[in-house]
Amino acid sequence: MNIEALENSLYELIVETSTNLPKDVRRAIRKAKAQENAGTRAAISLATITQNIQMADEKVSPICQDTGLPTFKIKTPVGVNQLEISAAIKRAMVRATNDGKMRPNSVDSITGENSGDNLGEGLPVIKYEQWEKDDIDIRLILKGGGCENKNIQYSLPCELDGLGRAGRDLDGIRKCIMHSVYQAQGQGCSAGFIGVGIGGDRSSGYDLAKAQLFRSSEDVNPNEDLRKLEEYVMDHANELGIGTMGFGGETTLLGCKVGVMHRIPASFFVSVAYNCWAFRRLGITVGADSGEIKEWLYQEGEKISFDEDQAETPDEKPEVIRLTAPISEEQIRTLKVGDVVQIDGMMYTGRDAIHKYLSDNDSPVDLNGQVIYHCGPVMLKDEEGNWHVKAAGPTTSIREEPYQGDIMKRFGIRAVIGKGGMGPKTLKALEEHGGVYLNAIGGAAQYYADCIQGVEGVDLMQFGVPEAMWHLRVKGFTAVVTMDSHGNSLHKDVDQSSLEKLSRFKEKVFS
Ligand SMILES: O=C(O)C[C@H](O)C(=O)O
Ligand code: SF4
Repeated sequence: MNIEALENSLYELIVETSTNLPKDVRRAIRKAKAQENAGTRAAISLATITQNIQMADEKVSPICQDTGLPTFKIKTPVGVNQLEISAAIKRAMVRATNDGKMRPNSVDSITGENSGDNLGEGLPVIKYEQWEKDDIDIRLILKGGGCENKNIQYSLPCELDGLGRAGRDLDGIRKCIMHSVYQAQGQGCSAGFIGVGIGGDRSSGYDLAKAQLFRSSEDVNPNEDLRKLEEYVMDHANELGIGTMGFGGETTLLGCKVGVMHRIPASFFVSVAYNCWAFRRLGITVGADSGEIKEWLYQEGEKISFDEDQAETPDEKPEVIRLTAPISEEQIRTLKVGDVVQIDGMMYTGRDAIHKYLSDNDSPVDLNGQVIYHCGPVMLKDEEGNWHVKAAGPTTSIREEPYQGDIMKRFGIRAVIGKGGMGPKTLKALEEHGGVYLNAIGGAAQYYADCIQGVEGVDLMQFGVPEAMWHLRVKGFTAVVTMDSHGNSLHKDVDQSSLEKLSRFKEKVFS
């Protein structure tokens, strides 16, 4: 086999997967966008998403800064050396990381040290099968952390919020799937795609669920029961009203694929793999001798370019409130849920490691009146040693719930930007201290990178690139107030209303 050609093919697969959303996914997003009424929060968010998809494609830059846990599924003809393929994957991965197409995303689970090149114990995940064909089939999924955290596994029978008893039958499975969409809310960057695995044990069930994400989102399930189930979920999940980013809206789910396997008598698992709208999975067939790409997979049919969408957005833009840090308490208290703000000036990134650090240590910079951005960017250093932002969307904020309120009070922080919202502890602190939570559009990493005019410094680099505190100068960084200093939270409201809607699906549908 021509290993050099194979490495180049793999490099192309990685870069394309990270930067160019597959055609079936684009079509699903286009359809969702057409269903929202112009001017609503959902429509504006979807316009940002489609603009971001277009920007990533044009700049060949990551669609989302979280380039995920890379998982390769490979089928080889009998006799092909799989060790050579794995070694080529690793070399291609290091190259893609050095080129800023992948964020260094592999972290030692015990020490927290980032390997810097996306390699590490067990990573990337590479799974092989043999087949009778002559070519090699290589598929890659880059599944980010926020949506991975919203995966859920049910052990039947069980009791579900809003739906009551889910029994060991098709109707119980239906209830689990509906519940899985509800429990994800906007935190996995809805609207999402779900893969469902029925049966197996805890690990093979999840594997089966994830395998469904490798199906085309437009295929039809050959199993009649599962086809009906998929259609039912697609027809009804959107009635939950969770909408894009959990802001409320018409589209909550973009795809549902269900697979089944046998189980043992005592176990009955329903496993659900949730994937964000930034559904990055592609595939290639490669000549077993040439190592060259023969065909791209998931690329049938029309490729939707979101070019024209960029032109549409200006009219839809609502009135915005401009903010420049340092922000006063008085200014913050005038903001209310639903306001759209645009930030100019400085913001500081801080995610898991920084929040833990700040809860026990002093801040390296004065954060009084400042804005914290829950973000782990993709950064590249040029030859002069200057840093450039390659991708910089928000991360899921709820992980900082134990720390956020205390840190805001202690350092005088007035605003935090993230996605998916925060809980009661933070809401209370916002009210007491005078702070706001601003929701940015998850996954819109190019759109936000474009607002960043410069990197003015960095602290705590020992935590690795995604976890360091980056000092970013921004212009026109847009976000929506979803939690204010008067005790209001859009996230709490959408959670409550979607739970009520979920309970409408309590009655038996499948017998
Ligand atoms: O790690 C990140 O940058 C984001 C993560 O994928 C998330 O959704 O929270
Ligand atoms: S930030 Fe959102 S879009 Fe990006 S990987 Fe996480 S869940 Fe997906």
